[in-house]
Order: sequence, then C-alpha cells, then structure tokens
Amino acid sequence: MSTIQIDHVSKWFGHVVAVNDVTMTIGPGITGLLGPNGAGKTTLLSMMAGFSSPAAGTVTLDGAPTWRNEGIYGKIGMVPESEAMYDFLTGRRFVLANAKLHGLPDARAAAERAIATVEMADAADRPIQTYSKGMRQRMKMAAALVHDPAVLLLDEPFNGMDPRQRFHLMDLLRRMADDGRTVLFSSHILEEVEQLATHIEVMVSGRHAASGDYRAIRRLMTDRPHRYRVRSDDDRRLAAALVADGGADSVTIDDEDSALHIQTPDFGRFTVALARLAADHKIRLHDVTPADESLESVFGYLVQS
Ligand SMILES: Nc1ncnc2c1ncn2[C@@H]1O[C@H](COP(=O)(O)OP(=O)(O)OP(=O)(O)O)[C@@H](O)[C@H]1O
Repeated sequence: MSTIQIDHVSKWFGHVVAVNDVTMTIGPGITGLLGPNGAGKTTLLSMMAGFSSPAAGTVTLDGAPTWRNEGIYGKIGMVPESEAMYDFLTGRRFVLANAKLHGLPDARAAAERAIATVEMADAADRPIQTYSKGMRQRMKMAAALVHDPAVLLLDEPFNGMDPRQRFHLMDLLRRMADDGRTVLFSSHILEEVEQLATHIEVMVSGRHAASGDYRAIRRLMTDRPHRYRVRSDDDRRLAAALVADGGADSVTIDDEDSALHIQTPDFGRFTVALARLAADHKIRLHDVTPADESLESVFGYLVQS
C-alpha cells in the first residue's frame, strides 16, 4: 500500500502560478482530482509522477521524494492525457517496449499480463493508429500497468470515451483499487468523479479548494445556503410551521412535485428543527432529501468562493 504526500507544493510557469501552496495526501483506493480546465491538475500529477520538480515544497511517495528519484518509476504508473503513442506500432509492441524500458526480467510475460488486464488481447496485433479513443486509452493503461505499480495516476482518462468504454474503465479502476492500489485520476467532469471516487480533492485556480467525501465537503461550507426537498403528509401545515420557526430562508410549496422546497443557511439547526416541528404538529415526514448535494453544486460553490 502506497501513499503520496504533497506538502506545501507550488509550481509556476513565468508569471502563471499553476499550483499554489498545495498540501494533500493520496492513499490507497480511488481519489478523484477535480477541477476546471487550468486548475493545475496536470501540473500536480506530473510532479507526483516525478516528471517535473516542485518550485517549492515536497512531493514524496512512501517518504521518498518523487523528483530525481529513479526508484519511484518502478512504483508509479502514469497514464498521460496526451494522445502521442507511436501510432505505427502495434498495441502489443508498444506495451512490450514499455516493459523493456522498465528492465523487467520477463518483459514479454509482463506485457501479455497487462494487455489481458485491460482486455485488449484480441486487438493487440493491430497498429495503434487503427484504434478507437477508448482502445488507445486501454493500451496506455496496459503500458502504465506493465510493471505492476502500486500507484496509478491518470490524467483525464475518460476524455472522449463513449459510455460503454467509460463503464469498462471505471470497472477496471475499481478492480485496481480493490487490489490495494493507490489510484488517482483527474477530471473536470463532476459526474465521473461522483460515480467513481471514494475520496475527492478539489483544485481551483492552482489552489487546493477542498478535500474529502463530497457530501462532507458540502456540509463544511456552512456559510452557504442548503436546499432540501421535504415530503410529508401535510406540506402546507409543515410550511407554515417552518416559516413561523424562522430557521429557513425560503419555503416553497411545489404542488406538482408534492413536496416542499426549503433553503436554509444552517443545515444542522434546520434538521433538528424540522424533526421537532413535525413531532409538535403531528406531521409525518415521508422523506427529506438534500436537493443540492450533487458534485456539480458543490463545485459551483467552490468556484464562486
Ligand atoms: N509548460 C507550461 N508553460 C506555461 N504555462 C503552463 C505550462 N503548463 C501549465 N501551464 C499553466 O498552468 C496552469 C495550470 O495548468 P494545468 O495544465 O496543470 O491545469 P489542468 O487543471 O490540468 O487543466 P486542463 O484540464 O485544461 O489540462 C494553466 O494556467 C496553464 O496554462
């Protein structure tokens, strides 16, 4: 089991601060590195992989610096976003070349194993230029997995994939994580991260904006309004009670949806008040659903702040 520690890391290109004093820990399981274009995700990944140096701070893998440390290449597999792949080679030769670069004792067997893992054996003798986007991505994965690394870093791996390819790659990454690997993938697509990651790190404009489970991130932002959808056996009486209580910014009765839509500045106080008011007025609550706990809205708040 491996852990990457990023400690007060900054990196700039001329006047552009790509990564600004970022500290985070990436452990086993699947972590989603989320942020809009230009947030600094690729720059951070390349420092984790040991491809570039931090201008300030340190990036370590299991305590050893990733920069200028050949030893870490045996532990990390990186799937870059770029499409460059020596298109004239067959998939098999491409993966085998990577196995040889790693100096593996039985490069051929390692390449075959990696190709089988990504389920590309049938297409392995075709030139890469004949592959679809999803097939290329899988061969890039095979090349990154050829030395059986403990850490897998993927830069925007789902870009340009159709839903079936996306599903396949998600399944593969879950299997990698189940084997105890540390898997980190970057994305600017909220839905991808929400579906796959057990842990999320959010970058906005080079800064580390949030960390953790996305619901927990949402709750941390207590100064933001929270929206709930509440269904009960008497929505009108419940709405009146909530308005009288004063804990909500707005209460709307949605007849079409047969629900109340409530916005409150303090979710902790609201959830306690809601249960108390329902009991006091003998109103049965059918369900209480946070209406804005999708990653999309979390991200929206973070980008605004
Ligand atoms: N080699 C470079 N030279 C100059 N500026 C760079 C270089 N690499 C990155 N940048 C700048 O650093 C910032 C962060 O870029 P980075 O590629 O790390 O972001 P990102 O979150 O990966 O975005 P994307 O999803 O668009 O790749 C951007 O403003 C980018 O223009």
